[in-house]
Amino acid sequence: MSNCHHAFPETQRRGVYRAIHERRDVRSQFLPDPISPEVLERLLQAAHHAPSVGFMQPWDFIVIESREVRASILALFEQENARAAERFSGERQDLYRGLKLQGILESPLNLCITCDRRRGGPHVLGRNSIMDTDLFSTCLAVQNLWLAARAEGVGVGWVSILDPAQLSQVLNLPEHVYPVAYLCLGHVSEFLGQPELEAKGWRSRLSLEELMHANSWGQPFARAFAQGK
Ligand SMILES: Cc1cc2c(cc1C)N(C[C@H](O)[C@H](O)[C@H](O)COP(=O)(O)O)c1[nH]c(=O)[nH]c(=O)c1N2
Repeated sequence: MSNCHHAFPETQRRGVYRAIHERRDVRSQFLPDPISPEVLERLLQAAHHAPSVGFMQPWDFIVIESREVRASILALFEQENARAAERFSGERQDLYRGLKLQGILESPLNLCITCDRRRGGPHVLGRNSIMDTDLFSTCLAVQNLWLAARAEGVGVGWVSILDPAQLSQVLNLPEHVYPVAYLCLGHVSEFLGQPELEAKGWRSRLSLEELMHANSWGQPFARAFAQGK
């Protein structure tokens, strides 16, 4: 029971944490069933309610259903993925080549969330020192959509093994619009209990304790906390 009267009721709080902990990056479990327009609208509204620097709302949503366009993007992925595999060697390369890293055609819908770097004019409140805050804002829209999708039972997979210039060309993006996230969306046969990369032995979750620092970099938080610093 929370002692803060602004907190959500217990069951709703659990729902928020459940979406966070059970959200997955989906590549292998997509079903072909379409996403209803109502669900898609709710997901896009969730994305559109993300925080943004100076309330810039720099995002646009390109909904891609065309199999032809998706096939073009898959070709871009294949090209980049072959190059990516070359960065690893030996067993690691074999493992990499065995990973499924996109569900572009298996998912019924692809979505590109872009960032219009000119939106709001040349002076956006809060975007004077760190110019990439527009990109950061767009990532938050992605995360909002990803969490809402989990609550709706819809899987999302982020495909970043794409050359942004080539992707922009296929999607006909103007020069000032950057393709932040290329996403695959669809209903799923299951949500895995852990990241697929972890299940396949690529990498495990780090422990939170190792990542917490007290006051400055390198001062382990747990020890400093125990010593009352
Ligand atoms: C910016 C960015 C870019 C990518 C990803 C994520 C993010 C945040 N992820 C998904 C990533 O592998 C996944 O989030 C982690 O492995 C953790 O798994 P869960 O998301 O918790 O299931 C991802 N996955 C994939 O199969 N192909 C890809 O190209 C990418 N690219």
